[in-house]
Amino acid sequence: MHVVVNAAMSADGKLSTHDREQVAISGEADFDRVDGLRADSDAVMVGVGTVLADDPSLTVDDPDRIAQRGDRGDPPQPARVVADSRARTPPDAQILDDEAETYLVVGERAATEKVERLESTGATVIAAGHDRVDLSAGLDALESHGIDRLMVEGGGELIFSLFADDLVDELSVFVGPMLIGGRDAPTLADGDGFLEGFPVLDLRDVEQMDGGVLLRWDVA
Ligand SMILES: NC(=O)C1=CN([C@@H]2O[C@H](COP(=O)(O)OP(=O)(O)OC[C@H]3O[C@@H](n4cnc5c(N)ncnc54)[C@H](OP(=O)(O)O)[C@@H]3O)[C@@H](O)[C@H]2O)C=CC1
Ligand SMILES: Nc1nc(O)c(N)c(N[C@@H]2O[C@H](COP(=O)(O)O)[C@@H](O)[C@H]2O)n1
Repeated sequence: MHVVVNAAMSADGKLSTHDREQVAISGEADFDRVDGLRADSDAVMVGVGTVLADDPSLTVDDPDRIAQRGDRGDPPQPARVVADSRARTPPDAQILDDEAETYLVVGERAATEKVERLESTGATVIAAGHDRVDLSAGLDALESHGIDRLMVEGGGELIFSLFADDLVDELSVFVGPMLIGGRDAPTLADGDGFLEGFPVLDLRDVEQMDGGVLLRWDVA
């Protein structure tokens, strides 16, 4: 499986405010690029923290891109994936609507009644790991469902874990022309942080857009 992480951060490295309020860091051009990245993916993944904070849809907006997916024999929309150890995704979350297929990767200890409630929305629940989602096992299971190209949009906890488990192939970061601040505001890679074995990145491309800069890296 090929894993691409994409996110937008402020010039001071924050993904959102300290109270986890969503911020439009990208401008029109970058949001359009993100729409294209989604359209080129089999699935778009976030952590449950992002679902609870943003209630995203993670769908492709551009009708031409949706049509092109159909021409390729792909479903109109990429699937959505949530890493959600305790099945905390609200049953009325947008990510569970009928726009696209949704996979919830949960821990084996997730409460049965919560799992059944989420399955009743039509979502496919995959158990991987015990208390917390085992991302390597979860991605293997997704691959067996035909997901070969995975885009990950965040947030910082999930992105850190994917790097810690050596599961990321590419990273694109839009650095927007604003400061957000706040020592507790989410950053690109939160989690426990690395003390050694820091992931190394090879810079592939730099592009100015929306008054900021898009950085594209391959993971070495
Ligand atoms: N600017 C941008 O590009 C983006 C910004 N954001 C912002 O980020 C914030 C949310 O980020 P954050 O709070 O970090 O949440 P995440 O979306 O990273 O979700 C984190 C949660 O995912 C669950 N999870 C399950 N398995 C794992 C695992 N193996 N490793 C890590 N997490 C796992 C955990 O909850 P549990 O243990 O219960 O399963 C964890 O608390 C929001 O404010 C949002 O607006 C989000 C995406 C993009
Ligand atoms: N690329 C990008 N730029 C920003 O400025 C952002 N705030 C985000 N946030 C991510 O996009 C998701 C919302 O997507 P929907 O359009 O609602 O589907 C949000 O949940 C973050 O993952 N991304």
